[in-house]
Amino acid sequence: MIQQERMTVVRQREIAKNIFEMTLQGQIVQEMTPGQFVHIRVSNLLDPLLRRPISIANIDKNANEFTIIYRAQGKGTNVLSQKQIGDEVDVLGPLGNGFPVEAAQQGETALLVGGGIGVPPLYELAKQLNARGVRTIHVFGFQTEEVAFYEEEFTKLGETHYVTDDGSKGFKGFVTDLLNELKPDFDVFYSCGPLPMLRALSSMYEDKKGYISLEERMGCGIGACFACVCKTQEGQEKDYVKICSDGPVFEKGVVKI
Ligand SMILES: Cc1cc2nc3c(=O)[nH]c(=O)nc-3n(C[C@H](O)[C@H](O)[C@H](O)COP(=O)(O)OP(=O)(O)OC[C@H]3O[C@@H](n4cnc5c(N)ncnc54)[C@H](O)[C@@H]3O)c2cc1C
Ligand code: FES
Repeated sequence: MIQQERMTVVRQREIAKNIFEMTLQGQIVQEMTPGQFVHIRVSNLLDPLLRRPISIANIDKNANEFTIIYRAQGKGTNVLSQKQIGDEVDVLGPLGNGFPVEAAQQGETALLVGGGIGVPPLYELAKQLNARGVRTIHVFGFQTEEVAFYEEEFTKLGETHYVTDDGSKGFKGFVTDLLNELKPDFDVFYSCGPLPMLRALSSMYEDKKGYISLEERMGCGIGACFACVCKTQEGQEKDYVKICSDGPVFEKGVVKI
């Protein structure tokens, strides 16, 4: 059930250039699943008024804590990056439909492909897949080494490859270039990142089961304002879907990207 809660900041640190990891504590955590997101009101002031959608990166139900990883780039996320331990943040969530962990069975292999700030939701997913006995292969692309994060965390869970545009970390090029070389053997893929990457993956692995998460612009986050409407591919049940409430995760081939 979607709830609104004033959650408490229990940790906040910069983990790469302008990339922050923030952990919040509150009851909403009990309802969270990987691939869902929260909508955060970063300030009690009128400006910035609109909430910011951020993915759930890590869930710790025992401690009632969850973690987000975000890039401080605009007004809202910069205000968020100034929060101190003990501050309260107005959180609406958990929102949307996340990644179907049950799409991968025990003993199978899942390929997780992320680009930039699309990598965070894949962390909780990788944890939950591993807990089900699913092997995970991680392939993540970043612009440069200085904005890359969580290598140690992902490496603990499975085979991990980093790709950068300029070659400052790992393979030089796009994630799809490395995938063409690696030719990984897998049963299902899960991905989150820029649209061109999701598009390329969907056609590259046309014959595979796959799920993509779309991080498009949003308004209300709860299906009421139509700001996030997207056309579907021909032959689908509905002509349009709302990314916030029907997604953000869709099976490959459903949304026109
Ligand atoms: C489902 C979902 C999950 C996301 N998860 C993450 C995450 O885990 N980490 C992360 O860093 N970013 C994530 N984003 C993108 C993040 O929401 C935007 O970068 C952020 O809202 C920009 O706010 P700002 O204050 O920095 O920029 P501003 O320029 O001040 O924002 C102005 C307005 O534009 C909207 N906006 C601007 N860029 C985007 C964008 N790319 N997507 C959606 N709205 C945008 C903001 O919501 C705000 O209303 C996610 C987006 C969606 C839809
Ligand atoms: S953001 Fe309002 S309907 Fe999706």
